Amino acid sequence: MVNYKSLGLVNTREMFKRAINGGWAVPAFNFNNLEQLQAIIKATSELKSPVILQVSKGARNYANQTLLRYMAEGAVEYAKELGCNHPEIALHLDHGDSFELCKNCVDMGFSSVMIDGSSLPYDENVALTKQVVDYAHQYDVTVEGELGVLAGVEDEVASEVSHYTKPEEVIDFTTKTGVDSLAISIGTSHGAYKFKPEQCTRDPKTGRLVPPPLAFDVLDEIMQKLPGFPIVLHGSSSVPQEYVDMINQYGGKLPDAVGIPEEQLRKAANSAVCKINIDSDSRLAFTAAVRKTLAEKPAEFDPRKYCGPARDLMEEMYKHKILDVLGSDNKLAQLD
Ligand SMILES: O=C(CO)COP(=O)(O)O
Ligand SMILES: O=C[C@H](O)COP(=O)(O)O
Ligand SMILES: [Zn+2]
Ligand SMILES: [Zn+2]
Repeated sequence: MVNYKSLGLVNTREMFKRAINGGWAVPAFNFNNLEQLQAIIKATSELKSPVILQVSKGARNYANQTLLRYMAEGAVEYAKELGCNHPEIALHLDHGDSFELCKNCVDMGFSSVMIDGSSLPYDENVALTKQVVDYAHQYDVTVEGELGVLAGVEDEVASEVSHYTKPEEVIDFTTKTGVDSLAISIGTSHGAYKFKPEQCTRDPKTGRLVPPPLAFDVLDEIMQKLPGFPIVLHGSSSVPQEYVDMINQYGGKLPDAVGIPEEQLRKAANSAVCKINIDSDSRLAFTAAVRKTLAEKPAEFDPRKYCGPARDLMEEMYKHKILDVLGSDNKLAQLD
């Protein structure tokens, strides 16, 4: 048993309190490899932002959860080397799907876990989430639960329909389970194709798809029921068109990829939404830079020569999110 506190990591409780009171949101960035982690830590350290490093099921399969945990421990030291003396880095299990997995992550040094029982019948979601909370809280590990189902690819299960979170369930769910934060469904979804073309209109000037707005009325109702309670938004990549264009220009094929407009994410960050999950935008930046470099330098075969530019573009993207969307810059408890 390793407690995250001995690794220099923090749980999400204090950062969420400050984020809600201050009207900003903590970035929750997924990582699967060294370059993503380097870019995340450079961006958050230089801008003095707290950060949640997320490890998904796919990341565990690809990179091994133990290795990712050690990388997160190393990230605390790397942040200090970069001049950030008091980094606030949480290591979070994204979309945990069983008690055993959550327990395993708590036991190996994660500071926060998500138990995603959103696809279960309500009572089973309550029971499973409570079981995880009861275990995790013994070690001061924070727990995120989920109510409502996101459309699109959720946990590798393709679901056609999106079920918005029912505001009438949130008081009962948070009271019975004791969760520290609640992921909700108000129209976001995972991946680079968040909306079908028939759900969108088309901008006559640019020809780009314009997605339907998020259900802010549902968010408002949830906030009225749970004043000051930390709310989480999954599926919050904005799918920057410059990256989609770059990918398409250099041999890729991502027609009509569309995400959540950043002004809507800004509005959410200003409310009780205090954790915003971004993964796909990092994948897009990485792929765009790799495609461009390899197309321009076909003789290049040193991975550092194309992963380096990919890392730089991801860092630029993370900084933009922190500065212009989430407002989490200069929000560490101790800035020196
Ligand atoms: O919600 C996410 C991770 O849990 C990531 O969402 P995106 O696919 O929009 O980046
Ligand atoms: O929840 C979705 C995340 O983007 C992680 O996806 P993944 O399991 O493919 O790593
Ligand atoms: Zn889910
Ligand atoms: Zn998610």
